[in-house]
Parts: sequence; C-alpha cells; structure tokens
Amino acid sequence: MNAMTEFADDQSIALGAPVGVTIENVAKDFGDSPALHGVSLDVHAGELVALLGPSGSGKTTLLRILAGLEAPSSGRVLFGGEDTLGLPVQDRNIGFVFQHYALFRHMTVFDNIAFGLTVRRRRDRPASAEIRRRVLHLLDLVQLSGFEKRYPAQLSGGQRQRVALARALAIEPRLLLLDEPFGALDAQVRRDLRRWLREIHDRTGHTTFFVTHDQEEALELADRIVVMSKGRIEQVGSADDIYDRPASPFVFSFIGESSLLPVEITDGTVLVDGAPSGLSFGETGTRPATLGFRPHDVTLVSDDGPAIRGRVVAERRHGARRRLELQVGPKQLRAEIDVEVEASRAIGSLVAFQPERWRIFPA
Ligand SMILES: Nc1ncnc2c1ncn2[C@@H]1O[C@H](COP(=O)(O)OP(=O)(O)OP(=O)(O)O)[C@@H](O)[C@H]1O
Repeated sequence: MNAMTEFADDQSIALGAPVGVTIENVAKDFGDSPALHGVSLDVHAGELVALLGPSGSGKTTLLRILAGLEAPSSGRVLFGGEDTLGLPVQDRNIGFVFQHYALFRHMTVFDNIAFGLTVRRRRDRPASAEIRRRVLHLLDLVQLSGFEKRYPAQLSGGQRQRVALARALAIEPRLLLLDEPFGALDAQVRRDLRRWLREIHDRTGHTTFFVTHDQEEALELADRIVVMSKGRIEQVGSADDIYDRPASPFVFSFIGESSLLPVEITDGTVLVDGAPSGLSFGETGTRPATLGFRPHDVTLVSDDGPAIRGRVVAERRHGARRRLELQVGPKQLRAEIDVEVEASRAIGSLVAFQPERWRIFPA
C-alpha cells in the first residue's frame, strides 16, 4: 500500500490530497527592486517541479509566496483552483524542508517527526497511538527505522535531512516545498538522496516544488524544470526539452557545458568573425545572432575550408577527452572544444573546427 492510500483511508485528521497549483502573473517587489516580474506557471497535482536558476533569480521568493510567508505585490496563486489570498500559512497545510531549517535539537527523531501532528488543535489531532503508527511508518519510508530515540546531534547530515522530510510529510501536506534541501551535503550523499527523494515522490505522490541551483539535480529529479533568471521564467519543460531545445542563450549556457559566439547570418550562411563557418541557417538577408554549441559536439576539420578558427590559449584533461580553450577572432571571443586525448595542441596554435550539433538564437 502506498503512503498516500494509507493516509487517505484515515479520516482522523484533516487530509491534504495533493493539489494543482496555478501561479498567475505573480510579481514581487522589495522596495524598489523587483524580485519577480509577472511569473505564470501551472503545476498539476502530484507533479515534481524543480525551480532552477542562478543565485538571486527569484526561486526562494516564489517558494515563500507559495508558502504564504510572503505576499505577492500583484498576481494570484491558486491551490486546486482556489485563490489563496488571505489563506494564512498554518491553514495552507504545506510541508517544508529548507537547507537551514534545522530539526529541534532537544527532541528525539520521533518527536521531531510527530511535532506537526502533536501541535494540532485537539479536534484535529490524531490519537497518540495513531501518531506513533504514522511516525514509524514514515521512519520506514525514509529508511531510518530504529533511529526514533536518537537526537539530531547523533545523526549524519543526510540522515537529518531525511528526518526533516519525514517531518514535512507527517502532516500529510497538500504541497511539499523543498528549498535546496541537500545543499549543505557532500556530492555523493546528495546524489543518493535525490534518487531516494524521487522514489519517495513516486510512492507518495505529493505535489512538490524543489528549489536548486544544481542543474544535474534538477535534470535527474524533476518531471518538469522551471528555469529562472532575474525574476523571470526563461523556460519550462522536461529535461530533454531544456537540454536539447533550449529557448534562449541563457538556458543553453546555464544547462550543460556550452560555448556561445556572436555570429552574422548572411543569406543562409553563418559567418563567425566575418568568415563562413561551414554552417548554414535557412534565412535570406543579413542579421546578427548567437551560435551555441557544446564542447563535446564538435569535430576538427582541415584548415583550408570553411570552419570556425580559434587559437589555443589553454588545454586540460577533461574526463576521457582533452579540452581546448580557444580564442576566436580579433575580439578574443572564448570557446571550448573537446578533442581526442592524442589530439593535443600547442598553446598558440590555430585549430579549425565545426560543431556537429548547434543552435542559432536570432538576436
Ligand atoms: N526580504 C528581502 N528584502 C529585499 N530583497 C530581497 C528579499 N528577499 C529576496 N530579495 C531579493 O530578491 C531577489 C531574489 O532573491 P531570491 O532569494 O528569491 O533568489 P534565489 O533565486 O532563491 O537565490 P539563491 O539561490 O541565492 O537563494 C534577490 O535580488 C534578493 O536580493
């Protein structure tokens, strides 16, 4: 039986079936500085959505608005089609896990997980036997059975975050908000925990917003990824959409490794630094654009035909291949390409290459 069904059979507390969330044109200003500019997003019940973006892009602000900790300057948030305006935090039935949302140090693991249920008003509070059953079930779900009598200080960082997640799930939230929950943990533990979180999500089915600035985490975890920059949504899509069909140079460069070069398109020929690159893009007329490609998606070509040419300014071992850092053209544009380990080049030598896969973003 999955956790949702099990809890759903239990009518002793106000239940929180997962809700769909609609964010309508939400803006937020802090004084003069806008943190969000008219953000709109539809998330359906049970979906796991990652909010991904660099520092300051507005991810946490959006999460805090969903939580009711912050009011939008304009726009609306709807849970299951209902406007949340004026709905206080405590009535939103939301589970939180924050990077720095510490467990209660003086409480055992059991009491930490039970906390959200024990502080409920008497008429909404489950009987203590029911609370116990539920906490033990959650400990099993987060794979910490037998740890209930420990204190947070006796747990590893990863175990503490699993307890924090169990605590968030205990109230059977309508919505789960996770703000960089694994941010403070080392890389291997992060990888293990995100696989584990995905499994938990598949079993429990909570509508979940997950804030991260780690693209690998977002690509691996989420049903859909919301890429944010400077208070705006740049793109919403699956990992494949975002990686293979980026909507903007920002998304292209933020997701995966990339090189971006300003180019000119003249009657279908892509000119790099004024010279034909061997790439064509079906347009007549002349217009500026940005060419994007990934370092691993290029081939070296002979120097006498059309190509992109760059001078090697640095090289380093990059996994199974060798990465060359190139300076392209007199404007000293930077590009990176990967070549076979044997194809090492002297610093200062000229390299001619063509991307095999690439994108043009018209200016
Ligand atoms: N309480 C506040 N008062 C004033 N400005 C704020 C406040 N909270 C956030 N901001 C500003 O709003 C913008 C968005 O911040 P936010 O914390 O939402 O970004 P973020 O994408 O979550 O960043 P990070 O990854 O660093 O946490 C930033 O420019 C930030 O300085």
